[in-house]
Amino acid sequence: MSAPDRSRPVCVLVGAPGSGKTTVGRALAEALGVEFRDTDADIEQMAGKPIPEIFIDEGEAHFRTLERAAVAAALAGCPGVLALGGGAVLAEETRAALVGHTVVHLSVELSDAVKRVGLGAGRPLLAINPRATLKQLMDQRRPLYAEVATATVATDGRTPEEIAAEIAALLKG
Ligand SMILES: Nc1ncnc2c1ncn2[C@@H]1O[C@H](COP(=O)(O)OP(=O)(O)OP(=O)(O)O)[C@@H](O)[C@H]1O
Ligand SMILES: O=C(O)C1=C[C@@H](O)[C@@H](O)[C@H](O)C1
Ligand SMILES: [Mg+2]
Repeated sequence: MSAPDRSRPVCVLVGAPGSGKTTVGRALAEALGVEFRDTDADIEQMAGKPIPEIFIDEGEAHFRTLERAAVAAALAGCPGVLALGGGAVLAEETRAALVGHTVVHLSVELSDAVKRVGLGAGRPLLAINPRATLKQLMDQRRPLYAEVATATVATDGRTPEEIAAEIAALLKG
């Protein structure tokens, strides 16, 4: 059996805000016994402040610049499960960098996504009118998640553990 490649993620998770990338990613990493990394957390560490503060102080464009760099670094240096921010796939550079990786799109319908993000706390783009904004984001991004994904796993009405188990089975082939 060949040794696992320590320089690339075993799985990259993409999907809309509230699809469960962070929650399922943690459960999957634990099930596989590998590290979990989340580019949103990397960006906060890099910037030294929470994401909402980056949006307030420097704006979304600056956040997206930090995000492109965080994704590139994580793709080259995370041997475990990697969760991307919900909007990371907006960058053409990031979509290109994902080619050749195992990328799982966690799909979610609007009704479950709205319930999960609630009033959008900690998610600056959803601070106003979360339901309408989420619908708009999801409509815009659905084709982008599909473009980068090597597999899609539905999350509606399922627990994070069930979803993580399905992904673990997929990864085993
Ligand atoms: N399958 C699920 N069923 C029920 N609740 C879930 C499920 N997955 C995640 N949640 C809950 O939904 C909320 C959002 O989940 P999470 O933060 O993992 O989403 P995300 O995809 O990482 O979002 P973001 O793009 O904003 O980082 C959390 O409160 C989490 O506990
Ligand atoms: O959907 C988005 O554009 C975002 C999702 C979050 O994961 C964070 O990356 C940030 O709040 C932006
Ligand atoms: Mg997350």
